[in-house]
Amino acid sequence: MRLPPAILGNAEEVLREILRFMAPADVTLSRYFKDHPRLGGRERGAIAECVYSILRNKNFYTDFGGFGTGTSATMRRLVLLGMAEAVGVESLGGLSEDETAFLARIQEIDRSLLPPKQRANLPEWLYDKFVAQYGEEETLQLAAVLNTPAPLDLRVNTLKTDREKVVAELAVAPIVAEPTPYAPTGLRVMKKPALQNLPLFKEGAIEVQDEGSQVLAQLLGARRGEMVVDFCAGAGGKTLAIGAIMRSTGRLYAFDVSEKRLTKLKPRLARSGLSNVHPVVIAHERDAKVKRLAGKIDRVLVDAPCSGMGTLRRNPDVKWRQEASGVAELTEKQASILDGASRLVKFGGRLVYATCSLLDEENDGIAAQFLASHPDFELVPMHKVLAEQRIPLEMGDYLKMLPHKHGTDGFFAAVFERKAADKPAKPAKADEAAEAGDAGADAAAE
Ligand SMILES: C[S@@+](CC[C@H](N)C(=O)[O-])C[C@H]1O[C@@H](n2cnc3c(N)ncnc32)[C@H](O)[C@@H]1O
Repeated sequence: MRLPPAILGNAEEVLREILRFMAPADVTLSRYFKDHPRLGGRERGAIAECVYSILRNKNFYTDFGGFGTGTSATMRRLVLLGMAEAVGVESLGGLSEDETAFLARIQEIDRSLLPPKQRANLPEWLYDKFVAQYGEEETLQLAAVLNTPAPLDLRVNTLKTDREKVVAELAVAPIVAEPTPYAPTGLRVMKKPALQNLPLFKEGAIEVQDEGSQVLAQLLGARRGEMVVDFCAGAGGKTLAIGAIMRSTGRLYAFDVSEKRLTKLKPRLARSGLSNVHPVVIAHERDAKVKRLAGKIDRVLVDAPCSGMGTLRRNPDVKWRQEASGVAELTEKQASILDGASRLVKFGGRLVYATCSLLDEENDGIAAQFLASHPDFELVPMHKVLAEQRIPLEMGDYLKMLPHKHGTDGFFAAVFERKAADKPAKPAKADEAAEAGDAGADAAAE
């Protein structure tokens, strides 16, 4: 069935706003749909896919669409190209003869014959960084995958159920889900069904989480009864996974500077059935709430704010919103957060530094700098950690999950251990530390 021609106008309207790059594309889209309640589910899906397709292919479309910028004819043509890619030309109604001919002309272009830079559909600064790091051939493989939509990955909450039961229950919906190769409680769904109304989702048996993110949570190796900090918890994707690994025992602090993000964790927490998670808003990485726990924590995860270049399959606008100078600023922040968080780790404890970036300067660079300036920490080679966690991935010193190799978003992780002191500090039991130091932190979280 053809889509109503009017949705091309809707797509133009929202695209105009998104291309100002003042806010994340998904936020602008949600607000637009809220303001236009008459748009049905199919129309919304088509508009969103159209916008994402334009963001993925912007260089190609603007180089070959034969237009300048800013005019309404330009927006119309961009939307035609995006819609044709997203839903197919045959689903579009109300096109003029010229427009149909324009689409046919663009579709005839064999993109594999284009120069590499044009084929990659990346901003020049990012293309150059990728080529310097991965070489041209691998950059093109990486870019091709980054410019396609991601599958939907789920994490099964083992406090409530197991993977086999979820597969069977999803099949009734009917939703086909397959076990992910690396994350032991992950499932991959190739289509994008609405999950929010499924009992499995409402009851907290499943959460949406990329397989790579699930692997990161596992690298922390958290155990029952331990004191653990998720230093940059955000809306708690990894917090929830770590809490389940700890079987809802011990104490798991979810720190973040963003109250708004931590607020989003709360309904997820309620669904999950976890009772060991304590969200705490901190002002910065040297906050007194952090200092009070210095040297008392068994395991600390730093899922640092980063350029997000590993998530371009889901957030294609990020590549146009980020700049090389922004990445340089981020590296300073990353080093400072890692240093602040490292003070929490007790002797013999574990520190994991992670990003969803594909850029060495945010990854290996930060890890090397940390090791050089923190002689009380040593690197635990990633192959050792993966063997310990029984994750069938081959890595060297660091974890580098790559979309074109592993089918996940791009992720990096380095694992450090604080060397044991000659005189180890008295181990802090979860409850003792809670009473002694962090009552204020809990109060701030409420
Ligand atoms: C990559 S996101 C975290 C995603 C989250 N761990 C998850 O799995 O869903 C990085 C987070 O770091 C937070 N952040 C930024 N600066 C921080 C700081 N100085 N201390 C703690 N968190 C910080 C941001 O608010 C953001 O939520």
